[in-house]
This record gives sequence, C-alpha cells and structure tokens, in this order.
Amino acid sequence: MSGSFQVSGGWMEVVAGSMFSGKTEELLRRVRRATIARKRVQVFKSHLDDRYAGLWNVSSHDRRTFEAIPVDSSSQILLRLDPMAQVIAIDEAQFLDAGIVQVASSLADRGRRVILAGIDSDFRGEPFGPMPQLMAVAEMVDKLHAICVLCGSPASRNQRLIGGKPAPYDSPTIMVGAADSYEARCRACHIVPRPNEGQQQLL
Ligand SMILES: Nc1ncnc2c1ncn2[C@@H]1O[C@H](COP(=O)(O)OP(=O)(O)O)[C@@H](O)[C@H]1O
Ligand SMILES: Cc1cn([C@H]2C[C@H](O)[C@@H](COP(=O)(O)O)O2)c(=O)[nH]c1=O
Ligand SMILES: [Zn+2]
Repeated sequence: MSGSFQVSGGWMEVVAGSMFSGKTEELLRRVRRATIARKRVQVFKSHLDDRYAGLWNVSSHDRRTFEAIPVDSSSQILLRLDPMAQVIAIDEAQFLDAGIVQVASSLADRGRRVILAGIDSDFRGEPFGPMPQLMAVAEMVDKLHAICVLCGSPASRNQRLIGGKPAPYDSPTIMVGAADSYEARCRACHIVPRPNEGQQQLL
C-alpha cells in the first residue's frame, strides 16, 4: 500500500478515507511490519474511541487489536512519548486537536516515522478536524475506500443514520459509533444534510 520512497530521517504518513475503508487495518499492518523490522513502536489513539476492545487498545471493525495509549490531546502524545520510539502510530486522528499537526511534524523533523489514520470527512461530507492539514504536510497519503452498502461502488462518504434516517446537518460532528449509526456510501448514494433543512420544511 505504501510507496517505496526513502527519506533520510523521519517522515509522516497519513491513511485517510471513509469509515470501514480499512484505515485501522492498514495502520496495524504497518505497525506489525515495523515490529518485525525490530523498530521500537508506540501506538496512540484518541481517548474518545472506546469501541470494541476498550480504551487501551486500537481495534479494527474486524476486531484485530493492538495495545495503544489513549490521549485526550495532542500534547499528551509528547508527554507520554517513549524517547526511544522510532515509529509513532496514531489512530482516530480526526478526533485530535489542531496541535496534532505540529506534534506530528516535530516528531518527523526529529527523525521518527509518524503514521496517522483518520476519517477525512464527517457525516456531512465536510473535512474533519485536522485531517486536511495532516494530509497537506505528510510525505505520503493513502486514501482508502469502503464499499457502498447501497450500490457496491467504492465508498468515500459516511452516512450517519439516527433511527434509520439520515442525521440532520446540526447533528453533532463528533458521535462515536460504528455500524449501529453509520454506513459507508459512495458520493451518489450519500444523502447530504443541508443547513436549516428541517426549518425550511416548516416554512
Ligand atoms: N461497507 C464496508 N466496506 C468495506 N469493509 C467493510 C464494510 N463494512 C464493514 N467492513 C469491514 O470493516 C473492515 C475494515 O475495518 P477497519 O480497518 O477498522 O476500518 P476503518 O478503520 O477504516 O473504519 C473491512 O476489512 C471489512 O471486514
Ligand atoms: C462520519 C463520522 C464519524 N464519527 C466517528 C464514528 C467513529 O467512532 C469514528 C470513525 O471510526 P472508524 O475507525 O473510521 O470506523 O468517528 C464522528 O464522530 N463523526 C462523523 O461525522
Ligand atoms: Zn452507492
């Protein structure tokens, strides 16, 4: 999946895409390969992600897990950093604050390989948190796709469903969940909530 480029020192890799597109699986694949290469690896994740295997593990939707340190801010990564770590992996990066861009960049500047995974757009189809900035400054960006549950095309969008209906525009941006409240859809099948949609109907 990743390119064969070689850089001296450190660099940043971003694995982006919709939910269920395989981002966590890819992050864990890269972590496993770094471990086989006898690199010292440290995995972090947003503390908001407490699905599947609890707070101290990263877990894919298929329940593949790896021990991870939950952080509630990007500065906590530096506080919890293993000074000997050569590879730093961060899952659910969309949940982190804007400081993650500087934190990841400084880790790469100091010779570390930094791998970040996160959804690049929210349920509205709009850019999510620090993901655009992370993708801009990374040496390598992989955009993964799930399968649209409606038509089988490659899915780049996330449909949030509440009570089986598309969530309104003013639904909170952050709502942790999985297949209970989200499904992968392609651009054509994604129902984009519009601002004030409900009010317009009342007028
Ligand atoms: N609509 C879907 N399209 C593709 N994979 C899906 C879909 N729904 C569930 N999956 C499962 O989710 C897995 C990806 O899980 P994961 O790596 O945790 O995704 P992500 O981190 O991108 O949300 C796939 O390997 C597949 O088994
Ligand atoms: C679209 C969207 C998603 N979320 C949440 C839902 C999940 O907890 C994560 C994404 O997890 P995954 O590893 O990519 O499956 O983000 C959200 O809070 N807001 C949204 O708009
Ligand atoms: Zn579709």
